[in-house]
Amino acid sequence: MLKVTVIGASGKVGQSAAYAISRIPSITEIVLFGREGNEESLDGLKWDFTDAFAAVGRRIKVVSGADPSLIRDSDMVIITSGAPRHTGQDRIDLAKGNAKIIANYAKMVAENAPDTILFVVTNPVDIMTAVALKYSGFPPSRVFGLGTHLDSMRLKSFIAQHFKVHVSEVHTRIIGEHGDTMVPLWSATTIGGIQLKNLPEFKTFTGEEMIDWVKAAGHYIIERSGATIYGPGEAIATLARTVLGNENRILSVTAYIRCEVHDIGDVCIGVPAMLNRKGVFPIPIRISPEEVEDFQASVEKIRRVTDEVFDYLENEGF
Ligand SMILES: NC(=O)c1ccc[n+]([C@@H]2O[C@H](COP(=O)([O-])OP(=O)(O)OC[C@H]3O[C@@H](n4cnc5c(N)ncnc54)[C@H](O)[C@@H]3O)[C@@H](O)[C@H]2O)c1
Ligand SMILES: O=C(O)C[C@H](O)C(=O)O
Repeated sequence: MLKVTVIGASGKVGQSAAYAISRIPSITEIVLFGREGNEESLDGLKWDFTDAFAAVGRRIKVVSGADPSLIRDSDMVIITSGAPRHTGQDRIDLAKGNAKIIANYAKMVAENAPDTILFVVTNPVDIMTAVALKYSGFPPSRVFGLGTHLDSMRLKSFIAQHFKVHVSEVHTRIIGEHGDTMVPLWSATTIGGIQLKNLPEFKTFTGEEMIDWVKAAGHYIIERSGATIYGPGEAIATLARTVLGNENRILSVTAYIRCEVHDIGDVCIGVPAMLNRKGVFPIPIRISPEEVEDFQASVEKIRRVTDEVFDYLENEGF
């Protein structure tokens, strides 16, 4: 008996996430939430979902609207509201504009669903997670972002293709910014438990090229089809299922770290974290010296922009 609210459900990612989440068996109620003025389109979406659930024989309550009381008692609130980037833009370019939206929604969530787990998708996701953490006043374990989970899945898929194995055999992760300074953890990458360098296909493996592809993936898709929709939707549903299903899996999400990665901390950024019904808990890791150096650079970039955004919000009266 679980209730999940998607804020920004009239948007492309909000819609696909809400639909992907509806396949989690324990979810019994979904709230399609949006800003005032969007009630009609959210109502249309509600009835479309209702038809879909009837077609697959699924009993699930769908509610829609813009009234904050709708989100009460949500077990999880997912925020996807905000501007997406367009061709030629960096995710960071969205920071100040989207920060206002996230700060307002974080306060609204804290007032109406004080015990919920808050899951941020809006870009730039690492900075928006920091904004949500600050303005909700929630403990760090109950605020997290999609982070480098989608990037890690993109890398996993490229590695699986190169080594000609099922994607589930590949264990890899990317940490750091969901953006240009992301850091692949080759030291933690294996196929079926075997280090890549011990496999014959390693001779023709070009890790750096793959990472360039992962970094460019969002931009590539946006340029061609307008938006990334189904990749994020499924990635969001996986994280929601992992948390709400108390699965204790270790996935790469944006979380507030204190000192878990070689004593680097006090920032919201992509790191491996344990996900369960209580929320998100970064796990202490040791990585190679080169990876530490790259992670430190990523942290410095995210810290700098986060500080700029916090100053901006304060000047704007938040
Ligand atoms: N973290 C990730 O991996 C990831 C993946 C995909 C998309 N995103 C981000 O998710 C966000 C949404 O993307 P999309 O493709 O669904 O965009 P979209 O334009 O289709 O939808 C935007 C949604 O935000 C709402 N919105 C816009 N301005 C608002 C405001 N001022 N106040 C309240 N609501 C407002 C709209 O009503 C709509 O529901 C973007 O920031 C995008 O970059 C993140
Ligand atoms: O690239 C984007 O702007 C959307 C999202 O962050 C993605 O990686 O798909």
